[in-house]
Amino acid sequence: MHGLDRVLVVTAVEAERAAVLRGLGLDDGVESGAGRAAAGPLPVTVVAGGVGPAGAAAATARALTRAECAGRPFGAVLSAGIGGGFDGRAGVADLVLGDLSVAADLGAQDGDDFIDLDRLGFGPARHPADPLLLDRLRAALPAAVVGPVVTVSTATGSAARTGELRRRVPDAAAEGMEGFGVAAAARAAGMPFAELRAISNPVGPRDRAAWRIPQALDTLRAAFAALARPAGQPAGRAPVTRSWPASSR
Ligand SMILES: O=C(O)c1cccc(C(=O)CC[C@H]2O[C@@H](n3cnc4c(=O)[nH]cnc43)[C@H](O)[C@@H]2O)c1
Repeated sequence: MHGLDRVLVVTAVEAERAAVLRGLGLDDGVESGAGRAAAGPLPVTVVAGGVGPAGAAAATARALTRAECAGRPFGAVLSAGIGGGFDGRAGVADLVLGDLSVAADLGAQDGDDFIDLDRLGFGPARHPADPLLLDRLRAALPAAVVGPVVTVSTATGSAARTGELRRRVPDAAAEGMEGFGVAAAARAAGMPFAELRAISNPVGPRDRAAWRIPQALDTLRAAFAALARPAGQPAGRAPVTRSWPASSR
């Protein structure tokens, strides 16, 4: 069925990439030149493209183009990593499945008013997740919080900024720095896209001591383990080795 024969997963950093690979039960892979890529028994490639939307978009576009030139195009793209959670929507170690990836600080400031790409006429500022891909991810990850994920170039570190983002995207569940970039590259290539964020910290005043990166990485690992498991199979059994997400077949 459309989109899920070969999946490109784009993380920001190596620790996230390693967590995804652990979840999928894949061995570490080979140098790809655009971050490190892994291809194993599952039709999945995992690339660490760097922090921020520009690096993420560049790494995604490169991986998609290389695959297309090799005659093995991807069928779907996932942006995956740790992220901040908005109070009341997602807490530390929760998993957020983005139904919308929003460029929340890309635009123009006019006094107190933020004008996003859509209002400037340079849109889109929001990339919705592919509905079929989202359905499959929801089915495999029933505990995930589903909602918009905002992409920012500067991680939020104050109550005032948190309030601004809430006004821009009232139902935002999570904040990250790559999703919109990955989404833009996927959309340019006509690929189904979705975003997953494992929550490492609350969005709010900067409190580095409150970040729980190991827990978030374990949430990320568990999410990809669930995606690799056939529908109905409980955790703890051997991962499937033929298709991914397993629930799609
Ligand atoms: O503030 C620091 O000292 C600091 C140290 C290490 C890393 C950071 C980051 O901002 C990591 C950004 C990285 O992680 C994702 N992420 C995680 N939490 C958030 C967040 O609350 N807001 C935005 N991005 C977040 C992000 O996608 C990057 O890949 C800071």
